[in-house]
Amino acid sequence: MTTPPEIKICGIKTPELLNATIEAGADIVGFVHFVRSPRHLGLEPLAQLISEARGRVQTCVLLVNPDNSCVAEIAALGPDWIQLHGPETPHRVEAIRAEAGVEIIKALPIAAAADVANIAAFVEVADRILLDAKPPKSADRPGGLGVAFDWSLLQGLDPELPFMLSGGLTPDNVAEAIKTVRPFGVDVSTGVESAPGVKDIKLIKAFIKNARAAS
Ligand SMILES: O=C(O)c1ccccc1N[C@@H]1O[C@H](COP(=O)(O)O)[C@@H](O)[C@H]1O
Repeated sequence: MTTPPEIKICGIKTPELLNATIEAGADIVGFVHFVRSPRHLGLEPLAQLISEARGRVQTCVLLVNPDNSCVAEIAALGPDWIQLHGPETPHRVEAIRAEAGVEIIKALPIAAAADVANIAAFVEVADRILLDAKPPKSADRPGGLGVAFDWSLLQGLDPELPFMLSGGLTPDNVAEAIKTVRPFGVDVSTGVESAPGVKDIKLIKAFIKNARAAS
């Protein structure tokens, strides 16, 4: 038996679903602030959900290449984490961490061995690394697409690196992913939805149960 992976459920949009996801045992709940996403939330609902979650579960706001004013607006809401899911450079990640005073999850797209080599540049500037599938060129957003990548690319990864795995995880494949890749955490969005942006609490419960059983 190994330490169970941290479980992040991303793209929560309503207080009802937030409460049910906390009850189901999620460690981190994610809220998306990116207008091209079907999970996008504006500042007002974000503030309400973060405040309702405070002290009950860790919260994370997902941003894509945010400017300084966006970082300041989000930091003022007091999330535990900001997830950067765009083409932010190591220098920019470091600046956002200093500006926001919030812990940073940096998402990195993986499609080839060179992408795995690129991880090292972010280890010192982010508090957590999240590995996701590289989106196809035609995609209108850099994640939340339900696409998995070839996990065998991670075989050469530093075993001490506490990374999170995402990209195409579902209740059906999360146990296999955990046994194969041994991530510090797992993150899911599309795989616990009945339609884009519509979470299904039964799928969330199944995902958490299967992830816990795999450790
Ligand atoms: O969820 C979104 O809409 C989204 C938008 C822009 C960037 C990232 C997004 N989601 C993140 O993408 C990964 C993989 O998600 P999936 O499970 O494959 O749908 C995950 O980290 C989400 O937080």
